Amino acid sequence: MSDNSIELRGVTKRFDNTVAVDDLSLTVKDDETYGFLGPNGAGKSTTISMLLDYQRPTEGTARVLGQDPQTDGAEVRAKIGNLPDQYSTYNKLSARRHLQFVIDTKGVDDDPERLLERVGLTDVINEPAGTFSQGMKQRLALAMALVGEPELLILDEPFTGLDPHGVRTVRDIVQAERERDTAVFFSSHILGQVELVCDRIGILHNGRLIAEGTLDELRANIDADEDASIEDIFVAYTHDSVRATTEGVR
Ligand SMILES: Nc1ncnc2c1ncn2[C@@H]1O[C@H](COP(=O)(O)OP(=O)(O)OP(=O)(O)O)[C@@H](O)[C@H]1O
Repeated sequence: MSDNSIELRGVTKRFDNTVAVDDLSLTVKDDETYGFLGPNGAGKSTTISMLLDYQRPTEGTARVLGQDPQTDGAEVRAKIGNLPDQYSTYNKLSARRHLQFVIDTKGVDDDPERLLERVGLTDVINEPAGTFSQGMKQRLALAMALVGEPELLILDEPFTGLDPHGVRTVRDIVQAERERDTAVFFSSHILGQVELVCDRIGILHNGRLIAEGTLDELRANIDADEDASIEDIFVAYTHDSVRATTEGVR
């Protein structure tokens, strides 16, 4: 059994003339919370879609929970909780029915009410999702990701669209999952939250991993002040990726 939840080796993904992900190698340990950052268009969602075998690498290999998503995709996805970027709900179906669908698909016996309680949606358990606000849909999608006590949570922009209560709820859930030794891999532009929950951070820019480490390591690599914020660090790395790459700041 591998000690790593995610192992990417030399992964490249091309779309016609666009190199969305460029020779990406990255490891996430099985008890680690890893923040995957990068400017718009950096390649984060494309990377996540390859972990789930929704898209396939042009080159390189991915292993997730010790398995190859290309050959064992269904098995791998059954062990993962995934919050996709911009989840679309089925407008006529209730929150309960959404959860029951995932519970049945995964073949587990979780209680929908308990899951909705975790994301603060028990009051609307029988309401159709079409009546939900964007933030409520996001909470529902997160509850769906938690079905079956996944070994790995992959969250694409989990904080987006949430009010401060929702942001805190997501953060509490990430922390609770971490205490359960679940690996968490998430992308986010909400850097303050990343700083609060992540063990390590990777910064992707133009498809390349230009920096990786703890926040202190990222600060040290660019000789940033001790009190430099995560936003300062992110901007310093990504405003000029060529410099960061050639100076070997990883
Ligand atoms: N299906 C596709 N066909 C062509 N190009 C694509 C496709 N999917 C993504 N791309 C391109 O790949 C690059 C990476 O996109 P991706 O969505 O992975 O970035 P991202 O880091 O998730 O961005 P954001 O933070 O804006 O969500 C972009 O240049 C995008 O236009």
